[in-house]
Amino acid sequence: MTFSLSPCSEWPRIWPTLPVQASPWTAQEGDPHRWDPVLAACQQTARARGIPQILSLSRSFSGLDPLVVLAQSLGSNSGSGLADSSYCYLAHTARYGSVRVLGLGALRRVYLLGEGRFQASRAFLQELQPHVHTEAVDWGSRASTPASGQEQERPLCFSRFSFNPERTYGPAALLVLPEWQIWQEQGPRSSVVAPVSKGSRTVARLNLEVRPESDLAVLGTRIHHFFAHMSRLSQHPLPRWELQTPLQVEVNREELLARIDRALQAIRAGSLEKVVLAEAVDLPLATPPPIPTVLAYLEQRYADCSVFAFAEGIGSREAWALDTAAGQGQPFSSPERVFLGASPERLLSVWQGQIQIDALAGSIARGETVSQDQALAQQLLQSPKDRQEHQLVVQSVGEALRQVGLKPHIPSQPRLLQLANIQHLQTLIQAEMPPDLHLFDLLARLHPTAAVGGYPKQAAVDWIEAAEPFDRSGYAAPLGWVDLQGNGEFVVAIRSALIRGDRARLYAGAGIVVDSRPEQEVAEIQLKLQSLAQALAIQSTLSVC
Ligand SMILES: C=C(O[C@@H]1C=C(C(=O)O)C=C[C@H]1O)C(=O)O
Repeated sequence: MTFSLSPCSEWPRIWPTLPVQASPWTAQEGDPHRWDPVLAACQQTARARGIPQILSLSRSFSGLDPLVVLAQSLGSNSGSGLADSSYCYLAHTARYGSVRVLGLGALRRVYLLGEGRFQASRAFLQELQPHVHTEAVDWGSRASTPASGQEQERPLCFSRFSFNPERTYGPAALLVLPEWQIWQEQGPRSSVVAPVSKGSRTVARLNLEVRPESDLAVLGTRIHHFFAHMSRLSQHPLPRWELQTPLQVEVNREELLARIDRALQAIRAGSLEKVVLAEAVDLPLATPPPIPTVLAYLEQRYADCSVFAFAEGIGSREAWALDTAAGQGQPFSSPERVFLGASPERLLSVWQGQIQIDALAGSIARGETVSQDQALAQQLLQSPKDRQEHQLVVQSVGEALRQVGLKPHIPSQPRLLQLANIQHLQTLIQAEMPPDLHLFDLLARLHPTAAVGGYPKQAAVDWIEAAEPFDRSGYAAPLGWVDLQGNGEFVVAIRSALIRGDRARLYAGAGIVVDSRPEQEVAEIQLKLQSLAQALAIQSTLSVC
């Protein structure tokens, strides 16, 4: 994908580039007793405070790929040492600098219900923070204080929300502090099919609970096994794939057209300016898709999107309780239940006091030839209907930021964002983050933006709730990670699918404004869904187990 009218070099890179500093696995690291002093200190704190502490140890590796770690963990039951099979993955590739993060297992996990979910998420982090102790164990010797500002030194919590806090199956929010965290940062553009380039740096992190009564020898051995395992995996190649012919996705045209018509009536009657309609399609798959390979494919095909996956593992009693309460036959925590996708829309990034938000709306197909593509791009940039649809998103984000006293910088014209299958209008909105505001406070204000809800916000959300014949669940909701200081990255989880074994539910939508043409909106939704179906038809050609 290219920014034909707005080169990506103009985009600010908010993540600092790190030098490659990986060391080989040394004999000294092979000694499990080397962890005794740090474990003992942590246990002393646990005893003094009467509460388990979390020790978070990191080490850098060259050539270690997060998707290799994921593929290996999913493919083997032997000796990963993880207590549960949940995982979270978020990769930004070309557009924001390449950062790919994987969390495996759940050392702490919280499910939240209802309207107060963002505040409760903030409270969860604040409660956790004083009990997490970080140690960088790189370069053969231990550095007891992590260098500040190096993001790989930070343990992250992964989080996903439902679109609607009340009317949803499953939790309104889920936060996970993983047991394992793999952070990889690369130079600007890279192919994830090729082996990880020399310029990449990966930091593997182990989060470990140290209780007043823990057996420190057992914990020392676990640490040793983790880093030795990572060292072995850094030699593995990435999954490769073969494209299979996907099933044809069939939307319920008549129902969708009727819904668009009702939306247009509401807009003409003046109760709404914009509403985003979505469709969910259930698709049987030939085989359960190889998730790490699907993610690798999505990263390559949609290099300017954020590729994500969130899988709730087995073993959570809260999840069971929620399932039972919702009257669902299947456990919510079924290991096959994976929510994944490739979203072009970054909802919120907060890094060292800087806020970045993508306003994205207004779409047109890609052309078959260069000249046709350019003609379509011009048509989109000059389309009053798409400009209005886009402007409402910019306006709603601007209003949300001003409501909390921020002064957003908003460019006067949108740019063109060209993805492999579609092109959009896009505006990057920036602001400074005041110290008393938390990322979750902003998410509460922003979600849902007019890109996935509508305008005015509450009227659109109510209209969707009354009209949409399915639960959006995590579709079009915030998904991302946050560190204990409140820096983080969240995307809007659109163009997504919920997979359970060999069944998938695919979600996509389109914004409706007064000049929308119903047939075109249906075609746009169909195109987005078909692209997802293609990704799920991937077959692995190389096993990494
Ligand atoms: C709602 C979705 O996308 C949104 C709708 C768009 C549009 O209608 O032009 C464009 C980008 C997103 O704001 C989706 O892809 O599911």
